[in-house]
Parts: sequence; C-alpha cells; structure tokens
Amino acid sequence: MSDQATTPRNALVTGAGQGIGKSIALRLAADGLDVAINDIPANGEAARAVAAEVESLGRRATVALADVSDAQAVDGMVAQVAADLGSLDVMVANAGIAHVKPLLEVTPEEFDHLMSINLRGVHLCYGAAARRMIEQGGGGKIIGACSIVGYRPFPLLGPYSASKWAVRGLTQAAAMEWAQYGITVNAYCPGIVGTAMWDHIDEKLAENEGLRKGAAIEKYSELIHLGRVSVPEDVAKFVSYLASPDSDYMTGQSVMIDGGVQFS
Ligand SMILES: NC(=O)C1=CN([C@@H]2O[C@H](COP(=O)(O)OP(=O)(O)OC[C@H]3O[C@@H](n4cnc5c(N)ncnc54)[C@H](O)[C@@H]3O)[C@@H](O)[C@H]2O)C=CC1
Ligand SMILES: CC(=O)C(C)=O
Repeated sequence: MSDQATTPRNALVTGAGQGIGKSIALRLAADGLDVAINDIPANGEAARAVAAEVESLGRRATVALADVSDAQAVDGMVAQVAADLGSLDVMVANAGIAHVKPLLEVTPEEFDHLMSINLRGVHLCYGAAARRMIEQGGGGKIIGACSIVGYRPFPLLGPYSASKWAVRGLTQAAAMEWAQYGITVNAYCPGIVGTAMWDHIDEKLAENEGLRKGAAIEKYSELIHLGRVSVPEDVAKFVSYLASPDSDYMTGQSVMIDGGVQFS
C-alpha cells in the first residue's frame, strides 16, 4: 500500500446546498480546503449561496450541479471539479433522500428511485472519485453518508434503511479494493439531525401514527442519550476528521455520530 502522499486540498461535497452537506462544505473550507458544491439543478441557487459562503471564508469554491444518480452527470461533475480546482482529493458522497412508508405500500418505482440516489449515487460518486484519485496518484479520502439505520432499521423507513445498510457494505468493499492506491473510504452515521430531511420524516411519521407535527421527532429524540437533537455541525466535525490526515490509518468504517442512540 502506498502512503497517503499529500495533504487533502480540494473537496467535493454532494447534496451541499443545505443541511448536513452544507455544514460539511463550510467546515472543510474552515479547515483550509477548497470546496466544490454539488446539488441538483433545482437547488442551484442554494448551492451558489453555499459557494459564496466558502469564498467568504477565504477559500476557492466551484458549483457542480448534477444528479448523483446519473452516471454521465457524475463523471462530468468530477471532471469539472478537477479542472476548476486542479485536483480532487476528498469526495463526500452526502446526497440522499428519505421515503417514509410501510413496506407493504412501497411501489417498485419508489424503491428504485430511492436506491438510485442513496445507493447507486454513492456507488457512482465513490467510483468516479477513485478513478480520478488513482490517475492523480496521490491517494485520497472518500467519505459516504450512512446512518444509524444502516445498523438497525427504523420502521416505516425500510428501503431507506436498506440503502444505508448497503452503503456500509459498499464502503467496506471500496476500502479493501482501493487501499493499494492510498485511498481511504469511510462513512458517517448520523442519528436524528434537525434538517429538512427530518422535517419530512416527522411529518410523514406523524401522519402515519396519528400524531401532531413535531411529536414524532420528540418521540425518537428520547432515544438520544446526550439529550438533544443533533445539528449538522456535529456531523461536519467528524467528517472534518475523516477528510484530514489524522484519519489516514482508518478505512472501511461506518461510524455512529448520533449522540448515543445506537451502539455498534
Ligand atoms: N437528517 C438526518 O437525521 C440524517 C441524515 N442522514 C443522511 O445525511 C445526508 C444528508 O441529509 P440531510 O442534510 O439531512 O438532508 P437534506 O434533505 O436536508 O439535504 C439533502 C441534499 O441532497 C440534495 N439531493 C437530493 N437528491 C440529490 C441528487 N439526486 N443529486 C444531488 N443532490 C441531491 C438535496 O437537494 C439537498 O440539498 C443524506 O444522505 C441522509 O440520508 C443520515 C442520518 C440522519
Ligand atoms: C434520517 C435518518 O437516517 C435517521 C436515522 O433519522
């Protein structure tokens, strides 16, 4: 195995127009990395606003709009980022969506749509980044969005939980195959983070269980030993470590950063 040859310099964060991805992008910029902001074209304005915030921290930024489920678009995104910033050293495959539905009501189309973003999207981003890093020859850091439900599913989040379970497996396989190139591959497993995703989950769980809005997140928050709902910055601090040389001897891990909900 070759050594991690260079200190990470240029990062790409998918789904970075809001929520956890935005927080990761800003944290990596604060750490001294230049950052490419990805989101879907429909969220382009938010992505450009995050890029402006990165620049206000004194770092270079570029916006690379693409749907991570589209193989051609992902290859184009990675090529654009490497051209704009000079290299790709850190890939954070953060983009994801959640559906809340009883398994017996999930249609094959809904299942495929979720998997195309949460699993194929991560696979495409991992692969495109790895090919670029191998070509560059200096190793790299590949980081994926898993979840506590990648270890223990939540009811009504069946396909979502399965997608995160699969991200954990993909992360282990990629770590094994790409160690020889000095590339580490790890994932973060947040618990209950107060973002638009949990607003949606709360609303749908409430509908399903006949609860008022806000009651579902309160109920699930009782599982958090540290006693508060997570904020995106909690996750970004850990991703900062995964993107830094301090984590060079760690690969294939999907690590809980959940305030003490799930113990692996
Ligand atoms: N919020 C939470 O409690 C938790 C979130 N996660 C994971 O963390 C990641 C980020 O979650 P949040 O920030 O909460 O979600 P969010 O819904 O606030 O943000 C997700 C971002 O991804 C973008 N996105 C969606 N589909 C995309 C696609 N096909 N291509 C490119 N971008 C796309 C959205 O436009 C949005 O900007 C997701 O993978 C999620 O599954 C994991 C555990 C807990
Ligand atoms: C959205 C998600 O992954 C959880 C566990 O809430």
